[in-house]
Amino acid sequence: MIQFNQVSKRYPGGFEALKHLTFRIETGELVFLAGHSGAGKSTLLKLIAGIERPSAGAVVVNGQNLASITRQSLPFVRRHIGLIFQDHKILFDRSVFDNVMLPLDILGYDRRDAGKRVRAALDKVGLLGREKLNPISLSGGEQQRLCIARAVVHRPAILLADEPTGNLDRDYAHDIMELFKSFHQVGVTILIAAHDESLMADYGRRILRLAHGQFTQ
Ligand SMILES: Nc1ncnc2c1ncn2[C@@H]1O[C@H](COP(=O)(O)OP(=O)(O)OP(=O)(O)O)[C@@H](O)[C@H]1O
Repeated sequence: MIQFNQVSKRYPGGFEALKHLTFRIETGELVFLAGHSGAGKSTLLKLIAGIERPSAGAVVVNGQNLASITRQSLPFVRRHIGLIFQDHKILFDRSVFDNVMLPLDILGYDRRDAGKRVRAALDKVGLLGREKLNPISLSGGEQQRLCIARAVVHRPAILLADEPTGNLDRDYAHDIMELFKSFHQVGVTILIAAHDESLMADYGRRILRLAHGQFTQ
């Protein structure tokens, strides 16, 4: 469960990116987050992931108020979260396989068990045959699949995706959405941020709409 109670975020320099947001996402829900460029979508996702802290209000993720937990406890919260960033953050100095292995290395998984998980995640996104390649040789859509594999390899309970279909054509975007649906079907809580609402309309899910840091209808 994700709950925001009167959450505001003011960045150093004074800009208020989010203003008094209150909402709740139930465990296992798939929800969209819409809004213009600069509306505050990425900021909201970063608050859930504990990458940014709220300036006011409570951000509660799986029963823990992130505003009050210690820096040392944050890794335990992040263990349950998978993140797909807008700018991919792919490492081009290593293979597709090693990119997906990275979160498991950080979390201290046993290497053999981790290898099985990496292959399972790559299989899920249709990239198993490409595990030895450098990601530079993947298409944009395949790179996005790589990011999804890396985000789900540790089987998080919550998946946060920032513009996951941003640069993809419509057919490919639908394929990516089908992947998210398959994670949703096995109980993962999913929040997908995008500025383009046309794709969201096809999925009949709840849409949270942000404009200038506040919810609109
Ligand atoms: N680290 C930061 N320091 C100062 N201002 C920031 C910072 N990060 C974001 N902002 C500002 O906060 C506002 C919201 O940014 P955010 O990235 O959350 O919006 P967004 O809806 O995700 O937009 P986009 O779709 O373009 O990524 C913007 O005006 C942005 O310039």
